[in-house]
Amino acid sequence: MDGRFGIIGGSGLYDIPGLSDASWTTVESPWGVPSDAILTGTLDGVPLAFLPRHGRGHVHAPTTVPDRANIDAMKRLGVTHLVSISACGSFREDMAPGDFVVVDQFIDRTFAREKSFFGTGCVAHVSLADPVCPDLSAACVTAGRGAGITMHDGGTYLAMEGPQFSTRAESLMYRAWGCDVIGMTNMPEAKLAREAELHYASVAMITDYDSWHPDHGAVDVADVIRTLQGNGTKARDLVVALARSLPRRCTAGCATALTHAVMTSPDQRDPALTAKLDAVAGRVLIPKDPT
Ligand SMILES: CSC[C@H]1O[C@H](OP(=O)(O)O)[C@H](O)[C@@H]1O
Ligand SMILES: Nc1ncnc2[nH]cnc12
Repeated sequence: MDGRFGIIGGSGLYDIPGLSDASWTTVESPWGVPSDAILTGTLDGVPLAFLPRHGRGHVHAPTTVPDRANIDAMKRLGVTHLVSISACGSFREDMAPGDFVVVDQFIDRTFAREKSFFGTGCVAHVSLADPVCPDLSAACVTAGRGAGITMHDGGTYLAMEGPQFSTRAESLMYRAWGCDVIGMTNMPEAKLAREAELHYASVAMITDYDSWHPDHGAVDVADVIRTLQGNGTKARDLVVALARSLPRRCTAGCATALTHAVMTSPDQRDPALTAKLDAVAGRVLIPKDPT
């Protein structure tokens, strides 16, 4: 492939064993310190970068995951295709613990996080109508099915602030809204990946029925961890299959999301913010040398 395959691994996924030339690399970012060092190497000849979202040993809570630093660091390592792997609860009887959902929509109910690389001095608005890369998502579905995993093609992910799980009333409300799964981390990650012009897909591994289900009581971490232990092996199988079948640059325009997004005129841009945006938005902000 051209570019590099990136993975952000969620709860229960802190390493990718079996990479060739594997090493943990510390990446500096002007957006802060990423969740951890990034594991780089190759898988079947495909260059890969893996970042544990909560850090090895699960240090970061959902609210304190440094999403901007994480996305910026992946981009600095040359990542073009980023797959997010997360644990989630299910709002649907037919999406059962152990199944995976390749998410295609989000409802963002988080409220205590930095959600954009842009702001005063360099304002930009990207489209999020279709928040994931269709080609990379399709490849995730195919790879997962090839690895024998029950894959659901599409679903709406409710991103909540946490760290507590939902009340029963919230759970019933999200279900009535038509949400399919719930987690605490895919927002603002997906928004930032779009701003960084990455092909982004989200694979959500179902660990529980949240708290709406009359036969399943309330979610608790012991249940989640039990299901995650099975999911970890499946997630690695999916990654191996996916590395062999990564799509090229998609036709949906993920890699050119910023082309018409920046509003601030060049003479009004804040030089300090523009400098911080070098990796994320250098393609549109840094004039090309004509020579
Ligand atoms: C361990 S249950 C709650 C925790 O798990 C999920 O994390 P991630 O999305 O990184 O897999 C969920 O969003 C919560 O952060
Ligand atoms: N029910 C749930 N709610 C929020 N995040 C989760 N992660 C795993 N299960 C979850």
